[in-house]
Amino acid sequence: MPAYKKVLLKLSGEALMGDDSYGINPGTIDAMVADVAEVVQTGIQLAIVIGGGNIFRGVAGGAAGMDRATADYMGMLATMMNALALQDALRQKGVEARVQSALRMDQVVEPYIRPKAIRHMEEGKVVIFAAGTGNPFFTTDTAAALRGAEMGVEVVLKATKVDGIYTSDPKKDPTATRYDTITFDEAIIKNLQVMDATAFALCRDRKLPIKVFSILKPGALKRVVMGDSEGTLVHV
Ligand SMILES: Nc1ncnc2c1ncn2[C@@H]1O[C@H](COP(=O)(O)OP(=O)(O)OP(=O)(O)O)[C@@H](O)[C@H]1O
Ligand SMILES: O=c1ccn([C@@H]2O[C@H](COP(=O)(O)O)[C@@H](O)[C@H]2O)c(=O)[nH]1
Repeated sequence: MPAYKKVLLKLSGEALMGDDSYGINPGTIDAMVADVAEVVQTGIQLAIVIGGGNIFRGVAGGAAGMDRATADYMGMLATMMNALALQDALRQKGVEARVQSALRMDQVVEPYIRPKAIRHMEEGKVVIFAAGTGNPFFTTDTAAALRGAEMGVEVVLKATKVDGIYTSDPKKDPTATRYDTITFDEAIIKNLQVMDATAFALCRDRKLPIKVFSILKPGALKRVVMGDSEGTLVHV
């Protein structure tokens, strides 16, 4: 029996690259989608917010001299490409999926309509939220917190490239140690960069827990959904 009935999965865009330096690695997206299909089969309601870091991040465009808001809209469009790839890969595995976008792209996908998204989830379809919040200066982590709160999920599952939250970035600091659990206040005060403070603050206010775990670790998503020990839990 799954530990949850309804969850929001934030899938790292950057993880979609696999070992490549850019874009979507076919083997990687296939493995991720197999994990998602496995948990959908448990009967859980699942929605996904997909990141865009494998294609474009606004902050990088800003640093290169672009207008930051324009660069952020490019970042949001990057999440749309990932969303379409994800929908296609899910359908090939026999999982019904619908993309809803926070930016209008009516010829391609549905616009974000909250009651419709809730209905899709009740019908067992995976809803993929594209284009983040639809606003520049935000991230897809914040979109995950926002859509998670709107959908009334029990937990936000942040699937990323590291297996939890560490005392500092484990990719840069080999002495960093992993938390099993941490409070929102501690994560914000310690400025732990695994998620942005806006996402932490929104989840804290809504009392919506976050589980951070590695999407690159085989079976980790299923273990999280089944309530087994995996990753780091962020709680009030
Ligand atoms: N204290 C920390 N604990 C764990 N990871 C950390 C920490 N500080 C920084 N990180 C880094 O944060 C990264 C995850 O956040 P990031 O938003 O960059 O990626 P993502 O959400 O996985 O990708 P995307 O933005 O493309 O969806 C990890 O890969 C890790 O290197
Ligand atoms: O609400 C949002 C969400 C995202 N963006 C822009 O998209 C890129 C990619 O998203 P990641 O969360 O980094 O994967 C992000 O860097 C922003 O530039 C946004 O503007 N608003």
